[in-house]
Amino acid sequence: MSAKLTNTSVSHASAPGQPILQVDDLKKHFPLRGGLFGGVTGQVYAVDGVSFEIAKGETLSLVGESGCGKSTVGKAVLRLFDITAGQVVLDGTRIDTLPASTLRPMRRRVQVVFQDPFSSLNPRMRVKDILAEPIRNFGMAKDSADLDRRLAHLMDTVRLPRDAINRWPHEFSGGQRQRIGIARALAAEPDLIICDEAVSALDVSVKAQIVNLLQDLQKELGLALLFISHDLAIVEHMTHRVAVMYLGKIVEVAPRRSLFAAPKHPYTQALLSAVPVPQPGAARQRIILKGDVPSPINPPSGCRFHTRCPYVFDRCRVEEPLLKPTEPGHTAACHLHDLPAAQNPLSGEASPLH
Ligand SMILES: Nc1ncnc2c1ncn2[C@@H]1O[C@H](COP(=O)(O)OP(=O)(O)OP(=O)(O)O)[C@@H](O)[C@H]1O
Repeated sequence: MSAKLTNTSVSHASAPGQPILQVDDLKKHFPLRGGLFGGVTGQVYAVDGVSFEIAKGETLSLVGESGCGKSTVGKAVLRLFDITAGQVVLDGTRIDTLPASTLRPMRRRVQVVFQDPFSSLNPRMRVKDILAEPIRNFGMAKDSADLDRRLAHLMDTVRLPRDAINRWPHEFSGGQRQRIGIARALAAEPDLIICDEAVSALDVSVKAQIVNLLQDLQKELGLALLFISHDLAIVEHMTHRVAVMYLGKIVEVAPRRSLFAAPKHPYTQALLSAVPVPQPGAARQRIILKGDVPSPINPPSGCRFHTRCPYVFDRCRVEEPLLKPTEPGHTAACHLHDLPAAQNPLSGEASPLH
């Protein structure tokens, strides 16, 4: 599919290899109701022109502060609501326009792991029934012996003891519950799993175990992951590429190493500046952004980040920057990159580490 030329997507955030998911100029605006008669008084521009691709077997992390639209992108891909504009294409099939009656195969192929394993597992169902539900719903098992074989295999896959399958969710720790959540997602044999803050609620050591499990599963099963997270320290260790969102837009996309070594958007720089550096003695220069994230009901003109950007100049206030390549595979939406290198504070080859 060719990338449409839109104000925010000069090029797609291209994934190497065959894409399993293509999102093209996605918009989701929620009506804002108020007044005496509860009429529509405005719009929440939650996602406002987002384009990206995920290759088969790839992890793309979607990062940004709370409220920037990450979960809304995930929900749009899951078809949990109708989108306002744009396209969502799964393995060559446009899914945002599919009638509800024909959504079933797509629902099997895209699964989700939510943040909170305590509330996302039905406390009144044994693990066995939680895992059997998607297998039955999607008609995956030939007979009851096949169902049992699949259940045992799922427990092995997420490294839980097989005999735990008859237990209830409350009998497990947070990390174990998240393993059950992952097993439930895997039961449908998906091509893509959306992990929406899937490790955010877990303790640090458990986080690392679940991230390692996801990475192992990705290699073993060739899964693609859309990893939604506000935690860049986690993302740094597990992703192939990163897309940074700010106020409903993607402002930068890059391979992991390139993004963490040399971010090309001032917002990404600020986010990274708060991430601890593993090397002893090294530190990133802390950048404290002024003010709060503006409201998505009335986003700033021009570049949405201009009200908080330390490098703002006149053009930023009136003209929206396009997402353009700064080097192979790395794109950023920032007018600074149109300036001569000597005037661009982000052009240096130097790492932000000092
Ligand atoms: N159903 C809804 N109706 C109205 N506004 C909504 C709805 N869902 C989300 N929003 C708004 O859309 C914006 C983006 O929300 P979203 O949950 O996608 O952000 P996020 O980056 O995932 O943040 P968080 O991690 O806090 O969930 C927010 O301003 C949110 O309040």
